[in-house]
Amino acid sequence: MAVVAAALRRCDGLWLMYKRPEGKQHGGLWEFPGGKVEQHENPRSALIREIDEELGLVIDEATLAPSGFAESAVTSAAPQIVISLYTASRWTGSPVCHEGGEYGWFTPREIEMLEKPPLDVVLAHQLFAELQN
Ligand SMILES: Nc1nc2c([nH]c(=O)n2[C@@H]2O[C@H](COP(=O)(O)OP(=O)(O)OP(=O)(O)O)[C@@H](O)[C@H]2O)c(=O)[nH]1
Repeated sequence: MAVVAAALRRCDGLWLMYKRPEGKQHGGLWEFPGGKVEQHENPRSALIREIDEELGLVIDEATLAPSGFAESAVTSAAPQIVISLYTASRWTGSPVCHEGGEYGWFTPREIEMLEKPPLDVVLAHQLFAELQN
């Protein structure tokens, strides 16, 4: 399953993380917001749709840049997923959690400390390591 996620960077340098609603897979954990790419959809438009549905933000597609990739372990019993992470620096609207859950703005150091699904640990590491270079 192909999943796309966004690392939204505010101009003050903080990043948005989304806490999944309880009851969903990985409920209560903090992730980069996004969701599954539907059939016949390209990854960038899937990401723009998901962020609008989930948070009511319309990302400026021109600012999307690929910045991370993670895949589930082949040995995992859970459905296999591949996540592509894109950074985004411009959007319209203010976040509202339309599908439950909550959001927050964090420093990279704070994101490191949040409880996250395993693939987000990898994505956060790639994102912030890349930014330091
Ligand atoms: N969106 C998102 N999903 C992630 C991340 N990391 C991670 O393991 N996942 C997993 O990837 C899958 C994507 O599911 P989702 O629930 O966000 O997607 P969706 O909105 O299209 O699903 P739904 O419409 O069935 O609720 C879930 O199993 C989720 O736990 C992440 O950073 N962002």
